Amino acid sequence: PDSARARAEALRAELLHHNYRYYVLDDPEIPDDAYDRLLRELQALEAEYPELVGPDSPTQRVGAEPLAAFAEVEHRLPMLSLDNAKSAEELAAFTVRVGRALGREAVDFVAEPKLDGLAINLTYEDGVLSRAATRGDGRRGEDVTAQVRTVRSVPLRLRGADWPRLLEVRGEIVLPTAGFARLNARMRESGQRTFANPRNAAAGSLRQLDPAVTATRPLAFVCYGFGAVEGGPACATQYEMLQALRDWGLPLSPQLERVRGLDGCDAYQRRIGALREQLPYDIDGVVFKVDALADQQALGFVARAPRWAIAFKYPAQEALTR
Ligand SMILES: Cc1ccc2cc(C(N)=O)cc(O)c2n1
Repeated sequence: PDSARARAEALRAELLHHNYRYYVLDDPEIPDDAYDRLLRELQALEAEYPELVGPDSPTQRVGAEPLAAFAEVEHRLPMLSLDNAKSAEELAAFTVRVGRALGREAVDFVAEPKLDGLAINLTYEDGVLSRAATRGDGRRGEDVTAQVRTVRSVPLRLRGADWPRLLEVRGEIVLPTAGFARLNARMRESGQRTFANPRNAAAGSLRQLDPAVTATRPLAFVCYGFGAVEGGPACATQYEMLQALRDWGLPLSPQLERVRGLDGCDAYQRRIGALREQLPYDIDGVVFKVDALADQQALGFVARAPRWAIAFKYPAQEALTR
């Protein structure tokens, strides 16, 4: 029945938009009960016409039966690790090394907080989320697609229209501090072991074989980069690519910035260091990446850590403050 198909398609598009407004922009346009009414209408339609159910349907966030184990999958492009700088001197050495290798004075960097969660790799094919995997050893990780589909800030389908036909998105799944406290309270009440920190809680929530359990955890997703890209607009810089990911509906760090040279990096790490306690989730540093993609290519990698990126680490937070 074409009218049912058309109505289901319209409902899916509308629910996707409101999910984006609420979970990615944190700026809903309609009240929760209006959203729920739309979702229930789609659920009824899909119950009557099961052939209308698609992978991008918001009714399919909590998947079918849990599997007995996690499948292992290979990333199309390896997920990179980061070299660390543990002092202002080491950060200076990184920016000097990069400037010298590129034969330039002031190099532009993309800067962002380093979230302390679980790195994942999302694959979007023709704009639809087809797979999610943990980082694993960088080449192969665990297939956690069913679990990641329950994370509302992960879009099931990309917005806009000029996205690549194949896109790997890398980002961090985190458990925000407020949600972490509520989860541990719930665990205590039900006599279960509490989590030592939000990072363990995020990992434990994702590596749950039953997605219905993952769905009860207040996980968030912030993307920081990309892997394999086939098609889509040509970008010359990391910053442009990240803006394209934002346009396609992926959540980015609100503190993402472009900074210039050592002074820019140093001022940024001081500013975020002062903000650290106010951020809604744990961070263990800030990341600086050379902005121009041609410069990244020229600099290359050592082992699997790029020469064009550095993580500046803060001292571990006082465990007692938690
Ligand atoms: C290349 C790379 C590897 C790991 C990363 C990890 C984070 C992070 N944990 O926020 C941010 C990044 O920009 C990263 N970038």
